[in-house]
Amino acid sequence: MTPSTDHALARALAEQAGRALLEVRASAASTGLAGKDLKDAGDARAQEVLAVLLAQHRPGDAVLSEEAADSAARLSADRVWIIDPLDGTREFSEPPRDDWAVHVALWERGSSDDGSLVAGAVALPARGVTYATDAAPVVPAKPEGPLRLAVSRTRPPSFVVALAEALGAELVPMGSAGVKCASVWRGEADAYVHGGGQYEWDSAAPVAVARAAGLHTSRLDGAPLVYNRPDPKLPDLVVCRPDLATTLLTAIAAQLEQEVSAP
Ligand SMILES: Nc1ncnc2c1ncn2[C@@H]1O[C@H](COP(=O)(O)O)[C@@H](OP(=O)(O)O)[C@H]1O
Ligand SMILES: [Mg+2]
Repeated sequence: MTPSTDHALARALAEQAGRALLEVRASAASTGLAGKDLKDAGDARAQEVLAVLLAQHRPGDAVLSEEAADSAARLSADRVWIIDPLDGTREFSEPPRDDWAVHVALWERGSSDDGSLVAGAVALPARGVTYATDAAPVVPAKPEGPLRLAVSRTRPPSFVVALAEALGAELVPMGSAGVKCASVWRGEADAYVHGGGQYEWDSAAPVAVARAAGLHTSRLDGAPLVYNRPDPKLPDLVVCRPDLATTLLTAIAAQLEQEVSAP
């Protein structure tokens, strides 16, 4: 059965790739597949599932995937699926870690703008949950206590320790951009701050869901996140509670300023 909307299709695709990834992990446990081989097996299997389903359900749409050759055709296409078949590949290869995700987003060209993300889904298969733009998450109220900043556990931005100090915040390291965005809409962190490198597929689906949930999303300097650019590098982002955005962006600007002026 074909899902009736792009939102529902994004959700179904992310869930199906997630099930395939759980199977890869389960069979790895019995075959001894580990490390880079397990990462490669996961990337390849999830890419295969998503490619087959997109070709079946949306044959006219273009695709930008971390795991497939890029094509200039997407730059003139009206609709482009931006997918990360396995985000948090490192954590996927470290069972029983559960901080990895499947990202499926749809970018659509507007009649008068640069285009925007119009649907998205983030599956967290090892946690048995999928978030999508068809049922935007409801962000709980911030609990008492210091701000919590979700950051990469392996490649946090250079300035985050100083940023946390300046804000009196705690750092919450975890894998996967999708999982970190989910930690914000689940109320487990107040912001996700990243800098130093990333690609459109790392953030497109999480940003689509975060926006649907009413969260602030931008580059570190507050500029908008723009997708389906010729160069898919999109090296930094901030996702946070909307009432925190001005404070956080001001504090980040101060840190970046210090980095620039440091000898
Ligand atoms: N400095 C950097 N350069 C390039 N990609 C980066 C990066 N830091 C994080 N990423 C990518 O962003 C995703 C989330 O990273 P992290 O878990 O460290 O927060 C990962 O995607 P993949 O797992 O799809 O490769 C990772 O490769
Ligand atoms: Mg990724």
